[in-house]
Amino acid sequence: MTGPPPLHTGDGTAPTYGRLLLDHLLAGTPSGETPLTHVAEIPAREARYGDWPQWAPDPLVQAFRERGVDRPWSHQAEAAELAASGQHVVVSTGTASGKSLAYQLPVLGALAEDPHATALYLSPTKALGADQLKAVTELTSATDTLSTVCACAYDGDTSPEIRQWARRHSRWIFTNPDMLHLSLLPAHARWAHLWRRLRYVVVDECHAYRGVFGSHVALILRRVRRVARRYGADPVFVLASATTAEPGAAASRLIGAPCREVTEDGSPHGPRTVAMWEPPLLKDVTGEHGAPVRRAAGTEAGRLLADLVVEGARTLAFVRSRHGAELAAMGARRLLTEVAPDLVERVAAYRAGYLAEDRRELEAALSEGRLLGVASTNALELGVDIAGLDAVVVAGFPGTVASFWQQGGRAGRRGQGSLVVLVARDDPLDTYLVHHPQALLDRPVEATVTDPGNPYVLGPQLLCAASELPLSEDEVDEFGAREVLTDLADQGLIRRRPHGWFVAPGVEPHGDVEIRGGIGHQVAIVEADTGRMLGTVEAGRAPATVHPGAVHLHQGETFVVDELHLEDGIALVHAEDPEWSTSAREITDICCISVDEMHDHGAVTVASVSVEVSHRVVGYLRRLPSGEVLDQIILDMPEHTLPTRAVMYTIDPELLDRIGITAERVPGALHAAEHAAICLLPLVATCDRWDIGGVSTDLHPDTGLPTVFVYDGQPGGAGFAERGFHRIARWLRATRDAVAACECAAGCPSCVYSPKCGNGNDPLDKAGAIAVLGAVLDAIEGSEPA
Ligand SMILES: Nc1ncnc2c1ncn2[C@@H]1O[C@H](COP(=O)(O)OP(=O)(O)OP(=O)(O)O)[C@@H](O)[C@H]1O
Repeated sequence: MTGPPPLHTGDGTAPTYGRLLLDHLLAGTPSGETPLTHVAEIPAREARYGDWPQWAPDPLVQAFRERGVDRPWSHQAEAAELAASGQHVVVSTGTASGKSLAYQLPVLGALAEDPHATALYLSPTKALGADQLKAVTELTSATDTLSTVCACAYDGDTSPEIRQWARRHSRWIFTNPDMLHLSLLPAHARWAHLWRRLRYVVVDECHAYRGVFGSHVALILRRVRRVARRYGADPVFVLASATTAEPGAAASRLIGAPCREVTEDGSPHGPRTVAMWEPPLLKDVTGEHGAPVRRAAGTEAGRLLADLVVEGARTLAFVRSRHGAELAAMGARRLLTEVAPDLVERVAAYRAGYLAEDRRELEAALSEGRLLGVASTNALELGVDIAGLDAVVVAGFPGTVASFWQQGGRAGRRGQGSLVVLVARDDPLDTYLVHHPQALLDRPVEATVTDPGNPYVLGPQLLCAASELPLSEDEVDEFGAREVLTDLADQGLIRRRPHGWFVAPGVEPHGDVEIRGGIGHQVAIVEADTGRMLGTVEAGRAPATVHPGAVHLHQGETFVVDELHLEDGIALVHAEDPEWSTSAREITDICCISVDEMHDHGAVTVASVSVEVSHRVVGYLRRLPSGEVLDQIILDMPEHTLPTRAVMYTIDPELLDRIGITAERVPGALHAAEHAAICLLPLVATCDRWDIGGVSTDLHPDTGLPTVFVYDGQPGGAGFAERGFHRIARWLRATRDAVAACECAAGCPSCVYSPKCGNGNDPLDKAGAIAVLGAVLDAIEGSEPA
């Protein structure tokens, strides 16, 4: 073992508590293993305060004081003042930095000042909305002037009686984009009291609105502004976001109006030690084509959890799946049985769905110290109020830098030192991050990507808007929907009348728009025994994700698909938790429809293109958690076509020849470069690798050249590929570095193997990929420095 990196301390004298915990983990590491790739110390930060605004009613200030808030932190005061002056504002600061107060203050101030004023609160999950409602109700019931606020939840679980009561009496409705879309907007006349005096719209955790879901929400918020306007109101939007790059620009895109940003975090935190951890390669296990595999991140997290619990550190481990969370907790308990049997009962897995009671019990058990260690799925990520932890283990990069900090930010009781460990999964992006920690630690968090102009989102949303209130010509332009409107009119769905655009009789668009499920025809996933509907998947993705035999994860629970009926839009499943996961094998073809933007770099061309991707699923692989492939099963599924957007590059064959990539190596080199690029795209666009796909070929019929495409997996595109096009140099440089840094000889899941490869990871040429990516970068950077 090479020994830990040099000791850093928070104050220059004694090691911080986080560093002591890390040293303890290193001491428990089996000899011969060197998992620690980097350690960073984030120094403590002192609190910076603002003043209570002049306009804040005394009883409200008093209520905050009674809850331990003597003075607002600077960012809270700044955001509240901006909102109260009528400006839309987004507050984008760290986990547990008191973003709630930043919106509670102006909203409750306005509701106290005007007894008829109303407000809306939106959250991406019901659980978060319930927590926030509870906090607001505590404040209003402690303040006489706010007793008429009657804050109330309005979501799928609200009973008809409460709904009726809420419509009449509540001045602050806590809801979500789904209910806005399906109920408050289409039935706006029944909510006239809310719309008429709507002063504020709070959009909590707004970074969660990304990709196609984000595009839907962006258009729903435009519909909100439009309906409010019709009732004479012009609400101010207050948005809360995890730290992201350009939060003001993202928030402005989301609400469709200029939005100020507040990013200087005035809340205090103790010194934090952040460690990057890479589990070792396993000696006796190999994966596809005999490639080496690493110890699973969940298993490693279990060991770290046990070690931290032995030290008395309150620890939360985030694991990607429920199965993984259970394995991690079980692993920790097994280790504790040997070394500290009295601690076994103080480690648990968090396995429930999203029930508020379960979360509260867990919060209480952890904060009271009854539990010392919990392994949880990401279900706990959003909004849970556990801030008193000593250590957080993040098993597998959670997909975005924002999520990583949201999870890691849970560590640190006010003022005390804490430890955050990122355990890499066997995957190129994780491998890259633990070897290039500056990409995670020093870079601003990625910007949230939404594309409200996607015609597949805009069309149905425009119909919804028109059915709520006829559209004026100005509004059509405001939505940027001239072209889409013409299409809808051609299809007879919308008609021009003297007073604007009206939907055709009989058109009821709302129910057909799946704001979370994506676009177009949906397949319902139903548990056959109970009839319980688990969710939906887009028809286009169904053959690859819910084919017979597919293992389907739903909120951490595992099911196996028995039947898929595409015409009827239904997939039948049963609860079963086999030890393997499945991944479809498919044949993919891509065809360029138009070139939207192109950069010529001599032997290399890069373009943003509209494409049509056709898929046919031909079978699937069953794979053990270790990465080992059990077998391949043949399927015969119909072909499906996806119109979408892609980023592509072509390379002159002469250049390939010059860098030593002979003709027979080209397919493997491009294929490997494509796989790795897909995994690294989340570094420049807030997407998951499952949101995107790729195709590579040594001779594409549309370009006549060796070509690599990376495309958005949603009809019409989601903005991810486009971001890749605009950041191509940074993206491909990270891709090349990730592949080059991997210690395997000829490719493995940490660099060029993909768990969802339609071609069974064949052919793949790792060295070829490094050479190709290098040549492409030289060409791009030679003619246009990044
Ligand atoms: N000015 C303040 N002074 C002292 N404590 C505060 C102040 N503002 C908020 N708090 C406390 O900080 C904690 C975190 O607040 P809150 O949950 O609003 O943070 P958040 O930024 O919304 O968290 P998340 O990142 O989970 O969304 C709460 O317990 C709250 O009472």
